[in-house]
Amino acid sequence: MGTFGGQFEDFHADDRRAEVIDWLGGLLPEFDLPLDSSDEELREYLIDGTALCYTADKLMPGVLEGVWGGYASDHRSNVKKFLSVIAEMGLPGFSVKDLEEGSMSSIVECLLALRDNVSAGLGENMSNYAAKTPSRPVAPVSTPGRRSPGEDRRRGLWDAKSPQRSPLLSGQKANEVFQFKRGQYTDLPAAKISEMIQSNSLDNAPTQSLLRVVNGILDESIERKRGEIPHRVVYLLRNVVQEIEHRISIQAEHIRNQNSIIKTREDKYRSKIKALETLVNGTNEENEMAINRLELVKVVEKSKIDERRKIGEQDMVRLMREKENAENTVTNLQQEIQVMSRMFEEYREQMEEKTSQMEEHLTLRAKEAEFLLTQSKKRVEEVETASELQSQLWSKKANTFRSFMDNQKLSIKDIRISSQSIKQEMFALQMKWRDEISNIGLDLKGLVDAAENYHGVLAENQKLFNEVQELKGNIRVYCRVRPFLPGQDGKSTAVDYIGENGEILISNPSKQGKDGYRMFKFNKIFNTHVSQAEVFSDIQPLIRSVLDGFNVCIFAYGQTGSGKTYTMSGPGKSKEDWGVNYRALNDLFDISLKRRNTFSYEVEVQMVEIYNEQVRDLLSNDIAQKRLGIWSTSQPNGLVVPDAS
Ligand SMILES: Nc1ncnc2c1ncn2[C@@H]1O[C@H](COP(=O)(O)OP(=O)(O)OP(=O)(O)O)[C@@H](O)[C@H]1O
Repeated sequence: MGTFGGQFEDFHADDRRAEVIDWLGGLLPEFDLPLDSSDEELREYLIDGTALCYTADKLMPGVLEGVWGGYASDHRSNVKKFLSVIAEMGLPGFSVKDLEEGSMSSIVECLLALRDNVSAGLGENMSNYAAKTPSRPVAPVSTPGRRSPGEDRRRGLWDAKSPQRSPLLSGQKANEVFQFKRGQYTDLPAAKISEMIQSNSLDNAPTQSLLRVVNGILDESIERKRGEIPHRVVYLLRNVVQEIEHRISIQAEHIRNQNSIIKTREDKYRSKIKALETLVNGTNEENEMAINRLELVKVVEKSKIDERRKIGEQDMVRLMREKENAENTVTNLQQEIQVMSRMFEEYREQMEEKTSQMEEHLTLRAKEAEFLLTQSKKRVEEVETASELQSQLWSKKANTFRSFMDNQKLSIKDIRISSQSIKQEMFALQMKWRDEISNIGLDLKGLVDAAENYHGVLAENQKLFNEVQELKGNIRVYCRVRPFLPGQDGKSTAVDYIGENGEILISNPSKQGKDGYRMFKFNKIFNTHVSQAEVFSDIQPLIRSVLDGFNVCIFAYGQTGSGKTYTMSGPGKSKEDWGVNYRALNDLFDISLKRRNTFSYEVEVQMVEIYNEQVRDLLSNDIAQKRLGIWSTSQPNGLVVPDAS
């Protein structure tokens, strides 16, 4: 399938060929090739060179004069003659070989260049060429007078065979006729003018020359002002003008023909362009699809190739590694083999050495064994002798043992009898123990009964205990005397005497006589040396009565620094320093722990301070605590601080 450019070139070549065929058809009567003839058909027509020579001769009569004495039978020499004319005109030629078997485009272009050259010059060049070559006698034609433009076209631009053209005035002479200077036309003799008119010099003259003639005659007539032009000059003028008109009409006809050809070609081109556009559109779509498919295939193939390449590379790397490993393994194995063989050699040598040593050793051992064998034989003999003696000894011993056994059997009999008596004794003991155990059971039962009555007894005890407390007094007042603090003068004590039954005599140095002493009586006086534990031991029974449902209140009273905090809380955290509060709680927890199988107690503690008639919660972390109130309840002795922690 050719390209668009190739197709266009083909169309162009066809058109150019058709142009040549059309032109030759108009120029040569025997040329009857159809316009759509092929290169080969045109080649066949032109190959003998005669058509080419006829064309040149028709366009430029006499141009082949001198070099062309008639159409040669040798086609190559005809073609060469034509080519020599073309070369002389300076037009592009062609090679004979091209005409014989090569491309026809150079021949077509040569002929079209000849046509264009001739049309542009309207015969000027041709006349020049014709003038350079001697005129050739031509055969007369049957049709005399002026030709019609159509006839001219069919017969060629210039009919060299016209009877009116004198061969005498052709060429150099005709040229001379149109080279007069100004003022010469009116003075031309009549004979000269008629010779000019009758000859073919008008036909052969270039159009420029003809126009110069007309202008010259008109200028001369204007210069003379009389307007009188000789009749013969007028005749010449009319002929010249006729010739010019004739040429113009030929040109017009030629242009019309060219136009119609161009229009036909244009239509043809348009249809061809449409066909090509359709073809191109179809091709474009197909091309697009094909390109897309190709791209897809390219991508897939590329990815496959990449994948295969990658796998190949990985295989290569793996194989290289395996190869390296294998080589390493082989090297290792070779080294191991070498080491092993070395070791084996050493081992073999050692073994050989050991074998020889062993052989020696075995020889020695064999000798020793032989020696020992003889020795042992001797020993066996000795042992046999000794064993005989031993067996005799054993038989003696066996007899002794038998007698011993008999004695033993007798003893066992005695033991059996004594064990019988022991058994009887054991039985009697068992009976005795059984009685005792049953007695213990009875005792235990009594104990269980006593335990069952324990709570009752306990309650009775408590009742009695509380009664004792009550007898001691529901309100008891103790006095504790604080020792002097470091730095205080111990001699200035006011305590004069402390009695056994709670009496204390206080002296007042500011008063004299009887008023200087005062006796106070308490339930008990604790002197300065009395410990915290001793103070608590007197309070403890009161606290325990709480567990039996009694309300107890213990408080310390005294002036500042007299030892209230010391007595109630204690000076430190050690157990000895504990005051009444700690000891009371500790005692309550101890008792509740001991009685946990019997009773369950709940202990709650509140700690408040009453200072300046304000109650403060000592267990609260809240600094800005609200004011606490002391409330009396309906319960006996009930005073509570409900908002305290
Ligand atoms: N029995 C005692 N033995 C030794 N030192 C004591 C004794 N009683 C009190 N003190 C000491 O006396 C000082 C005053 O005691 P404490 O602070 O208990 O007095 P207070 O009555 O609570 O005073 P306040 O009313 O100002 O709080 C403390 O240094 C304390 O250690």
